[in-house]
Formats: sequence, structure tokens, C-alpha cells
Amino acid sequence: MNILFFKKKIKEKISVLGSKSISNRVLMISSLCNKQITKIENLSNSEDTKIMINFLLKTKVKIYKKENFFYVLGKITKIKNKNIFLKNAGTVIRPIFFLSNFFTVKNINILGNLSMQKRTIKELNNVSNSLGGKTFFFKKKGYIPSKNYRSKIKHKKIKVNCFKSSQYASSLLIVLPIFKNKNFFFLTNISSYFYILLTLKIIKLFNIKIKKKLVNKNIFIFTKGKYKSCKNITIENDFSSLSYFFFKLFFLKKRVFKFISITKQIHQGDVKILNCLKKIGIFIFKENRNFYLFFKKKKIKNLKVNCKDIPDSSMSIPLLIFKKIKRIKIFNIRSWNFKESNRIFSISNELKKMGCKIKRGKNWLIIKKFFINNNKKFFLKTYNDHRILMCFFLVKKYFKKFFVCNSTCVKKTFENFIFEILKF
Ligand SMILES: O=C(O)C1=C[C@@H](OP(=O)(O)O)[C@@H](O)[C@H](O)C1
Ligand SMILES: C=C(OP(=O)(O)O)C(=O)O
Repeated sequence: MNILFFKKKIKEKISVLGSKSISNRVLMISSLCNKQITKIENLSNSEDTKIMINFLLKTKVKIYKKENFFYVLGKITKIKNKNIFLKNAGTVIRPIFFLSNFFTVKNINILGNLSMQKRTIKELNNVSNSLGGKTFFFKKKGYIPSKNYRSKIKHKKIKVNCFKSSQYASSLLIVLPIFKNKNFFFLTNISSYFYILLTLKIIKLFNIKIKKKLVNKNIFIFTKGKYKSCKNITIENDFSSLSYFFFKLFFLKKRVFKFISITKQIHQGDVKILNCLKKIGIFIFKENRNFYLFFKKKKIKNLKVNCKDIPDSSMSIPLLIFKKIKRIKIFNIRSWNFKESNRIFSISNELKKMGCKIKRGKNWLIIKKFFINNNKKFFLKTYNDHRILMCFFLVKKYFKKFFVCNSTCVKKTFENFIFEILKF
């Protein structure tokens, strides 16, 4: 365990690289474009992306960096490694888990860290089973570590229950075109819907044709085609990471912020956090690739936010209680239960330690200001979850001494986060 003590402020420019979600999808798909090169600009340098690169480099895929670009030379080869350790990278482990049942030369052990061992993949395993895949779970059914037996894929319509994670669907949408030209998917209980849309947008760039129909909150998707490299791609800046800097405005005296996006459009669902920011007085003016954010003081007693489309940036909202808001309710946060930690529990616990009153359910959280003793030392427990560290950093200044346990978890999506956030 490492504990850091923070005191100093540095004033400089911040830099936020590409989205880890887009980077990992693009890396995986580029690797599946046989003998074709994809040039990638603004790839994420998150740990999760490094985990993806390390895995791909162990296959016959070639990845190299030249100046600011990454080049991927795709090669569809079956997985040969016996043990694959994927730490806690959800966007890596989900597609690899599926590939390991059908696209291997031998049986494979899928391993992860302790948080990953608590994140279920039962629904993904159900789909794999329905297609003929066989898996042995070493500790608990539906949770890694697992031994994935080499099986032959049967082709069927794919039904995915996305109640706990949209990533089951995204992984299958990404992987299945290598087995078959035409695929049918039926997705139910959808959470983090925008991440599924993001997957569709990316596979489309790589030559897959898509038809989709929404019926009673379920989606039917039909995909057709073989992967073909899009040749060049620029990865959007990671909006989830950026959102923590936007929220910081709410706590600052300096009230203007300019951010230049590398791409014209932003397809990440978490961009919808801008609607929440408007509610608290942070206005956004967008001109081409320039975003200007201004903070205007606004009286808010009660704040209520639907977090359905903002699974990775919504964790900052409860921390707004440190300003003049009396009551905050957030809802549609079901997916928080299934992340690196149970985020409903972790955030509630830390806020209670700080002096807030909390009520919580499986899909909602109510926070009230009670007695915040900001003269004291605060020991932040991160639960080894990078987003817990990121959101609680917003209120660091309210405590005389602020200690963080296990700060290295922040590497998962943004290695220099602490350094960058302290510049403000
Ligand atoms: O597909 C993706 O890239 C992601 C989907 C979301 O997860 P869930 O679908 O598990 O909510 C999100 O929270 C995660 O950080 C990245
Ligand atoms: C939950 C997250 O990541 P993943 O599911 O990709 O591990 C996250 O980045 O907040």
C-alpha cells in the first residue's frame, strides 16, 4: 500500500489523451484486419490500453510507435499463450474471454487481479456456452480465474443480457465478425447504451454494415461484413477523464476553462455530463473543436441527476455537496455496483466518513450535508478503484491534510491524473 500526502499546487496546462474505450476497440479491431495497417493518432496511454497492447503483441500482430502515431499491422492468428493476465481491464478481458473459447490453439487460463475476480462475466459465459464454449472457473462460477477450453463455435442468434455491463455486448459485436459474415444479436436489459452505440460506430468504420431496431428497450442488431482497415484514425480525447477537470471549475475561484478537442465530433456517451454541468452553472460554448466552459454562480438547493448515459463521469456529482447544495439525488446508477469496486458502497462510505448523511439503494443515492469537519485529516480509501480517487480529489482542499491509500490505481485510465489535477 502506498500513501501519498498532498500539499503543493502547480500551475500549468493539462493534457488528456485518447479515450481508453475507443483506443481498446480500435486496437482490437485493427489487429483483426488481416495484413492491413492502421495508423492511430492520440492513442490512450492508460494502463488498460497498455494491457491490450501487451496481449496483442504476444500474438502475431505487430504494433509500433513512430513519432506521435501508433501503427498496427493486423494478423488474425489464434491465441497461443497458456496464461493471460489482464489485471482489471474490463474492455480487454471481456473480448479475450470470448476469443479464448473459440480462437485458440490450446486451453487458456484467464487471470486478473482481485477486483477483476469480483466482476462477474456470467452473462458472457452464458453466451459462450450457448455457442458451444466450455469454461472451468477455478474459484467461483462466472468469475475469473478461468480455464477456457478450446471449442468449435456453433452459429446461432446471440442473446445477451446487458443488465450488469454493456461490455458483454460490445465484446461480441467486435469479435463475432471474424467467425462469420452475418451475425444477429438480441440485447436485453441494456445499461451504458452509449458504449454499445460507440462500438457500432467503430465497427462501421472498419467496414461492418449494421442494421438495428429498438423494440421495448431491447435492441435487435444485424451486422454484416468482414473487417477492413479504415487506414487512419484519430482517437477522441477521453471525455470521462476530462469531466473531472470540468467539475473542478465548480470548486475554483478561476472560472473559465478552454479545452481543445483533437476531433470535431465526440461520440462518447459521457459527453452528456455537459448537461449536468449546465444544471450547476457551468456553461459550455463550443466553436469547432474549441470548448469554452464558464462558471456562473447559481443557487441550487436540490440537485437531481439521471446518470443513465454517464457511467464514468457521474461519480463526481455526489461531491458537489461540498458547495451550497443541500441535497443531491442521483439515479440510474445500477452499473456502479459492478465496477472495480461497488461504487455506490465506496462513495457512500467515504462521504459518510467526511460527515455527509447518505441513503442508498441498488440504483440510486441521496446525499445530504450534515456536519463536515474540514479541520481534520482525511484518509481516502480508494477501494483500488481509480474513479473513487479521481472524484474525491475534487474536495481535497476542504481538508487540512488529505491522504490517499493506494493511489497507483489511477493508472487504469489516466496515469498523470494527480499531477494534472493539482495544477488547478
Ligand atoms: O465499453 C466500454 O468501453 C465501457 C463501458 C462502460 O462499462 P459498463 O458497460 O460495464 O457499464 C464504462 O463504464 C467503462 O468504463 C467502459
Ligand atoms: C469501469 C471502468 O472500466 P472497465 O469496465 O473498462 O474496466 C471504468 O473505467 O470506470
